[in-house]
Amino acid sequence: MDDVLAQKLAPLRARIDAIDAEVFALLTERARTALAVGEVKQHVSGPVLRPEREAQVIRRLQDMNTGPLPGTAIAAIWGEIMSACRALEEPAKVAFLGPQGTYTEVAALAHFGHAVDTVPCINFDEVFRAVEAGRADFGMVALENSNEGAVNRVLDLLLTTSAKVLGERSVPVHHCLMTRSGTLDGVVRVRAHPQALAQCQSWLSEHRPDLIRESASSNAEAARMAAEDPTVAAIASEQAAGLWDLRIVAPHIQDDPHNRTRFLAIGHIEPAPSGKDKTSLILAVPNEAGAVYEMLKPLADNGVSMTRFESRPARTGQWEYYFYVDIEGHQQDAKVATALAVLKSRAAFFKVLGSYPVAP
Ligand SMILES: O=C(O)C(=O)C[C@]1(C(=O)O)C=C[C@@H](O)C=C1
Repeated sequence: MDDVLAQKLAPLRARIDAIDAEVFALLTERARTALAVGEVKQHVSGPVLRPEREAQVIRRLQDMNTGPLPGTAIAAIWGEIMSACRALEEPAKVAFLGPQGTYTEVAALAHFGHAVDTVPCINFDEVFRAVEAGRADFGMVALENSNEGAVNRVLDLLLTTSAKVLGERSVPVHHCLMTRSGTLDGVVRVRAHPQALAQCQSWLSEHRPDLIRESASSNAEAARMAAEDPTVAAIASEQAAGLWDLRIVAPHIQDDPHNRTRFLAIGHIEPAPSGKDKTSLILAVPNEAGAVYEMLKPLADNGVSMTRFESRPARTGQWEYYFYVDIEGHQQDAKVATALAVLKSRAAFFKVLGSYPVAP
């Protein structure tokens, strides 16, 4: 490094070292305070994780923020700080669709932070079972993709689960094509989760229509298979390539560059109102003319906005549907509570999946 540069860098780095020492002292003090909160909580009933409080901590700092750090960086940094503090109070286990390297794992760690024990599961059924049976405290499941729509199996599992929705997380999905060698020489098949194959179909049809497309239980599982077999390419995340020592043949091959997946965090806790919440419901109405309109009327009557509406056949063979509805607000908010009471009295089926903070 030339001398002039070194002379300019040295005082700036000394300043960063001094700031880090202050940040470190404050973080240590924060961790001790969180431990004190944990002790208080041991004497009152209730969970250690408080999603509403964590959302409020991040929103307050984002409101104070005038740059240069972007709001997403504030959320990521304080998400990890609170994860580490939470783990001091009580370690938590989080179930997700494994193996390591899936986008569900990415979403789980983004949501709960890295100071958790992870429980990789073979499919989403297992994630729900792990939470229901208490083998995991929380679970992360994929709900919908911006291109492919709902993950139907998860919609079905939500219908019967005893677990509650306690949070949401939207993650950008960048699919990469990968092999052992970093080329497609000798490769005859491409494996991925069916959703990923669908999200990359234009690229595959244009560049390598000859590859046999085969579905895998997850993209990370496809990466594991590609690591074992040089005739197999996988579509998976960059993280999966790193984990299985694969080379990327082509990055970002998804048809839509803005491809995102929304995940739900599940568990047995019910967040209190945070000031900016969402409530997820499942409803069904009798199979009659105007029934859906009548079902939704109490929301409009009470000024409650709907942010998502999805239908799923009830599989009775009679063209009846379950409706998956997200509304703005917490079920304890007065107008939401009034609307839900009317909805409940009119619906043939009514289930509140949970109220939770809108993703920071
Ligand atoms: O405020 C609390 O209840 C805490 O336990 C502290 C804390 C934090 O680190 O700020 C940690 C865990 C909770 O989920 C919420 C916040």
